[in-house]
Amino acid sequence: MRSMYMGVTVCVRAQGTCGSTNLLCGVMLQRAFCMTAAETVAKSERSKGVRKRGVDGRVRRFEEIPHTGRSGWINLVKFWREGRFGQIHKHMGRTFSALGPIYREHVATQSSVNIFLPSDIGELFRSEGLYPERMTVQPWVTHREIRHHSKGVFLKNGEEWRADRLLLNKEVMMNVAVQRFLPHLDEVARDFCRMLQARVEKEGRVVEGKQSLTIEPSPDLFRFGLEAICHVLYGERMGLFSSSPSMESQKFIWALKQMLATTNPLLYLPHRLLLRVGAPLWVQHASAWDYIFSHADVRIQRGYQRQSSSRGRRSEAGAAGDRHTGVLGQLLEKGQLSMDLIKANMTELMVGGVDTTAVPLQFALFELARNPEVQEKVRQQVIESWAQAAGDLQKALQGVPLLKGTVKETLRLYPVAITVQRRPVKDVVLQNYHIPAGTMVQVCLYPLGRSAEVFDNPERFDPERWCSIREGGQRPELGFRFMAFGLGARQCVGRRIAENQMQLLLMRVLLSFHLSVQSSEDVKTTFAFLLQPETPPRITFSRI
Ligand code: HEM
Repeated sequence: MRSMYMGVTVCVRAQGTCGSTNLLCGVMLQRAFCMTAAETVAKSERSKGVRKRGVDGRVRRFEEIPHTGRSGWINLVKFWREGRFGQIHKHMGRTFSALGPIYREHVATQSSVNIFLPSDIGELFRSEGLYPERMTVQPWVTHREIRHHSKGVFLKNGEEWRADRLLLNKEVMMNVAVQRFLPHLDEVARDFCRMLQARVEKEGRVVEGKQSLTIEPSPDLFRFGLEAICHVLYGERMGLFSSSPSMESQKFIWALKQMLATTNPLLYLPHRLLLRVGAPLWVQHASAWDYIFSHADVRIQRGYQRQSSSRGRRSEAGAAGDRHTGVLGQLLEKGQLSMDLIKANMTELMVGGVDTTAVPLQFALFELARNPEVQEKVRQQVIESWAQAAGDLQKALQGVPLLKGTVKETLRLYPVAITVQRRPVKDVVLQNYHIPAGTMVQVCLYPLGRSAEVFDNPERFDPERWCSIREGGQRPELGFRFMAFGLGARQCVGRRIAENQMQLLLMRVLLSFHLSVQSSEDVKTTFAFLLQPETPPRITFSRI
């Protein structure tokens, strides 16, 4: 069932091309300027996707934007009672269906204007200014303050942010950096596949003539994420694919999960008060961060010592050392960031670099598994490109637009960060409402990715939609449709690492295994600071 309301069609469930049609969409609702909850809308104004000017042709006032209830605290109680925090991505979809393509929401102390249409996204990003500003994750800032740690690019703003960011871009975003880390990512992807092959051989059984194993790949993918990011950032292998991975790494993965899970409630609660009274929620959050920082500290100290000793050797021998020292080595070598700032930024890169790739990889494997025709098409392209590239990784990746489309399609349906936020630096008009400079505006990625106004057959997992090879199927005039990494100067600084890491892993997996699932039912999703499966999907890996 798909709900059409006011020209806004937002499907809040996806299905594969072979799955049953259980699309759950928003509710048909009536006119309303104000509502107390998305599901209980009384009235709303009928309009098309783009709101028309008011009757007198004027731009409407900010206060006239439909909203979900004036009291932030009443809304907080409702969110809590109805378990909406874990389903906030779907709540957004339902609210757009109910109120139209723009609404205001006030929960506890957080207020935002929410949008999802590409035309509005374009308008917003044209007003982000030289120092784009996101919503601040206040509990993280408080942790830095009480422990006297510096902030990295994720938490900084203004000129300070830009200075760090330009230096980091050189090490992780630019082409020369990509060329540097690509072989290291591939080495980890190859080892992951070898580990999986060995497991399939040992624990699997023959099904339809192929050695097969059905597993939940989630824990292995988290290990892959950590192994890959450590190799890129620190030039260190962690040995996570061995039969006895270190406790330290397992604990790091656990600390990341704990930190992310406790962030969500702390965003809405008075966390400074919780800190003062030593509430368990705050204690868990802070101790998870402490572990994450100490993990980074050990690696940075080691990297620093390695760098110093190799500098000594180099000056003795007069030769350049060619050992891979990772992003850390590059930053230390250049010496443009202080040790404190290196530590802050390396820690943030580590935090940004594990779950964000491990989770979409689960979804990507699941979607490929439940869409066998898509899987086969992507595999054929991978086989051809791999053969032609003759070991040149960059060439191999350039020849697989369908694989790139697979990653984009996965992030369209399962955007790991469900919103991108900006405070415009000048007044803007969105949907004919006046938005004053400095207002927090959120682009809601889950409703965007599942909107029939923006994507043809949004429920279909269709990597080809992103490829120029199939012309006419999409509407090229619509920019601002792929927003999973944000946009502009402040977009995800780990984007190149993440894209290449995911593409290389999928490439290696498709070359070695057929993927299948027993049930093509949708995977239920939950939001705990990142969008993730409620229960990690089980996938059958069959040797090719
Ligand atoms: C599929 C994987 C990933 C997704 C979908 C993702 C998504 C995002 C998004 C939406 C933002 C906010 C961008 C904006 O405001 O415009 C962001 C920022 C950031 N991401 Fe990622 N990310 C991913 C992987 C990574 C990785 C692998 C790293 C580290 C290596 C990383 C580190 C960061 C950092 C440090 C920022 C803050 C950048 C700044 O404010 O300048 N992310 N990411």
